[in-house]
Amino acid sequence: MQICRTKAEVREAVRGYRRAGEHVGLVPTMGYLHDGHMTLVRTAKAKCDRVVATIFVNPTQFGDSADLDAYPRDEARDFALLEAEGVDAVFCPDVDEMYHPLKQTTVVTERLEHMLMGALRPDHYKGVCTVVTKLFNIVGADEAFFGEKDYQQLLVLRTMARDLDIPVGINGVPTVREVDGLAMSSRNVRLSAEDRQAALILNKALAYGDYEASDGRTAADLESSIRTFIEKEPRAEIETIDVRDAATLEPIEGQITAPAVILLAVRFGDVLLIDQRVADPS
Ligand SMILES: Nc1ncnc2c1ncn2[C@@H]1O[C@H](COP(=O)(O)OP(=O)(O)OP(=O)(O)O)[C@@H](O)[C@H]1O
Ligand SMILES: CC(C)(CO)[C@@H](O)C(=O)[O-]
Ligand code: BAL
Repeated sequence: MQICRTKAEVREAVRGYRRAGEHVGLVPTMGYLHDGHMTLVRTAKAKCDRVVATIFVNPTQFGDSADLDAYPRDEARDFALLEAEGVDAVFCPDVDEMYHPLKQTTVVTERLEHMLMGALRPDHYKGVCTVVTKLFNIVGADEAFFGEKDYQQLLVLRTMARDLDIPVGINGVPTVREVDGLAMSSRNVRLSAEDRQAALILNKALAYGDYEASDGRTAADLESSIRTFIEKEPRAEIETIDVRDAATLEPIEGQITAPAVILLAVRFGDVLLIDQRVADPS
């Protein structure tokens, strides 16, 4: 596996793949890899001849510098995992390589940017869109792979690629869970043993919400029953619970009649966990 610290190195590697007529897949990550990331890699390998992974903890998508500083990192372990999975190249620039000191251009999806997680983390999606556009431009992949766990991010990036005619296929990959149902996340290592146990309420609440959605409920009513369900867990500090149109993330008027996504953002101690599930009322 080729380790590329600079844009020039990764561009050169991909140029070689393209000369051989190979189809190139991109898996962007912030590192501290787990089986969710490795599933993105395996999905990319199944669809593409070559896979480029990126590891970059992007400062422009963190409003809270404490969250940025606390973000777990282990580059050597990440490289070993990617190599074992047959990744061809990993792009892992530092912040100075990635961003020009006089940068003044950003990418914004106007409507999706400010709703839901965007309201909770102002400028977060601007940071994500800008860095992912840069990764698309630097690597020039045919396909890119993102997790459905970050559901709004996936929709934001699909919308951005569509609106800006970026020639890359955006592939969503279902959420990978621990055996007890907790969605895998790099942030899980920061949970205390008690909070790790308490966080199991999230997947249970999603299963409950999915079941209840098939009963002719309104979104507001469903949000309120899911809230009551999660409130039974005293360690859970609810940030947001939303039931939205799964295709657009717009609010649902009246009864749920089309696929709806249940989006949870819940704090355990100082760790904000997110999880989601699409409920199909039919
Ligand atoms: N459990 C998972 N299943 C499938 N994909 C995942 C999972 N967790 C993360 N991903 C995807 O991996 C990619 C990189 O995510 P990232 O490096 O931020 O990891 P993360 O575990 O989501 O971190 P955190 O939850 O701390 O933000 C994203 O596309 C994300 O949606
Ligand atoms: C897509 C991404 C790698 C951009 O920094 C990040 O938001 C993530 O890990 O989901
Ligand atoms: N996985 C989403 C990236 C973030 O939380 O900043």
